[in-house]
Amino acid sequence: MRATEHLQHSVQQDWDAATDHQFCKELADGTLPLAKMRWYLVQDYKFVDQFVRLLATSIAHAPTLADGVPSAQFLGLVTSTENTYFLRSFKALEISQQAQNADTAPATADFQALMSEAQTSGCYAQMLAVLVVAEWSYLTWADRYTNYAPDLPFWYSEWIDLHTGAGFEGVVNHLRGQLDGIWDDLDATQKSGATTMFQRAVACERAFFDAAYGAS
Ligand SMILES: Cc1ncc(CN)c(N)n1
Repeated sequence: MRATEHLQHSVQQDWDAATDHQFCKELADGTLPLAKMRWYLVQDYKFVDQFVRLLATSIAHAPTLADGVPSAQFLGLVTSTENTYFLRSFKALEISQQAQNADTAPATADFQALMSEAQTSGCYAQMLAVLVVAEWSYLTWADRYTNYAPDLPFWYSEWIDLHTGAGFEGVVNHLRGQLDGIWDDLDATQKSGATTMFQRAVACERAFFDAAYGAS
């Protein structure tokens, strides 16, 4: 069994809760209340800020240029197409600058702290563990909803598009392949550190959707 599959099975309950969340169901069928989506967009943009730093640091730790290039290309996508998705959604949903500057919610702060810990660990495996969870869990939920209605507003439909398709599957396969590929050469302490990061990241994903769905 692949190391990443084994890691996922070790937190199956949290994984299932995070990847089959009511928030995503309602996002995909267009019934998600806008207040919840506004909360999500504002808080997720704060997530993305720290995510970009983590991804960039992981590229600096990739063993070879070939190992880093797919993540570098993904970094380009997050800081262009995904970034403008947020900006267009803020505008379309009339989320003022003041609303965008809302306090960081506890679920967001916890996730930011985890990403910062992975980023500054100096350990490529720990960085990958968090990145794998962030992207693989999103591919898993978004893949359920690719047949959304044609009139679904773009702030819902494009969020699904950004996390599905061959390009995004390639990102997830690359990140998983990086972690699977180095796993056997990690010592017990490194494996334990990466395992803890993976498990905490899945708990953060679940808590983030819970917080977004609880927003009003
Ligand atoms: C909380 C969270 N996790 C993952 C993703 C996918 N990049 C995201 N945008 N936000």
